[in-house]
Amino acid sequence: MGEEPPGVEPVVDSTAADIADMRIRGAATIADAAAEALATQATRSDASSPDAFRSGMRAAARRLYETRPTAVSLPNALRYVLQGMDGETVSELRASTVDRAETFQRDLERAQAQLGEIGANRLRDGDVVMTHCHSTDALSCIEAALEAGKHVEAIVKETRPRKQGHITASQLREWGVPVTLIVDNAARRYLDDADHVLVGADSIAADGSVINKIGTSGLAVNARERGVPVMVAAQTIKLHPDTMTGHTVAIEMREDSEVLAPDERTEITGLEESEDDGLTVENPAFDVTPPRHVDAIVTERGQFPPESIVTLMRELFGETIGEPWET
Ligand SMILES: O=P(O)(O)OC[C@H]1O[C@H](OP(=O)(O)O)[C@H](O)[C@@H]1O
Repeated sequence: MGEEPPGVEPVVDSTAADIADMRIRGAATIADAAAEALATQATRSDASSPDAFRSGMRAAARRLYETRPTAVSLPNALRYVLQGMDGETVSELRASTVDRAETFQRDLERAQAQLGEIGANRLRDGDVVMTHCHSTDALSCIEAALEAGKHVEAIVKETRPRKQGHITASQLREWGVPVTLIVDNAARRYLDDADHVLVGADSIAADGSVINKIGTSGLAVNARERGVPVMVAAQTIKLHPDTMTGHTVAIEMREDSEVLAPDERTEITGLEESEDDGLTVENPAFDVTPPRHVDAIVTERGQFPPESIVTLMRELFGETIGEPWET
């Protein structure tokens, strides 16, 4: 854990560290944790003036923002909470901020449940769904289908390097869904047994591109070739407003040790870790799936063809916005 900036509560720093190290992960879960951390910052702040309170909140938002760059749910959450910070006194500011964070968390949960109902309508009784990584939005669609009495089976991709497919498999087994776990490279072979590819998203760009866990784009290309529809489950908090003005989404590059353990590295190169061994490991956490490979983006506001998502983005965000703390 680093030293927190002045005015920032230690819990904000520890939440930020947990997000950066992926002890807290998944775009919606990250947003929820960030809102919670801002609420705690507001509650515990010992600021003696409204200005000091506001500046502590902004510093906290910045600390949380600087953890992982790709999932836009994080800055969208921070912006939403800070925009609700209102009042003339510290206690008014505190109450309004906590209230706003709670509203955000409630809405997030509600949106996921609504999205699940909509996504479940695409799933028929007896369908087989292929998943990639672990997405609570995607799982919400399966949960709603199960609640509607449909039988659903799943082919779950392991999802290297961190194998979040195991979390998906565990959740599905808890719900009694028959699961076939496969390595990522087996996806094309098993697409012939699948009725849907169902994934989540970390960000959706204005042109309908889907930014999600590395491997999604290859899966979508193969699914298109095999005639399997690709469904993306993404609450509107995953819509990336900056992409309306031409900005691109930063793709997070993570530690190479997630791909190759130090002893494996030594085994390959015959050299100690500290030596210049000439071996480069690249570990991008996400990739971009173009809209032409996506059949539907399912949100709590309904399902959209990817090309029309920009209409919803304009409605929700307007045309331009600044950094989360520039509210
Ligand atoms: O918001 P929910 O649907 O839970 O997850 C959305 C996406 O967040 C995850 O990223 P990471 O594991 O944090 O790198 C995955 O890419 C997943 O598809």
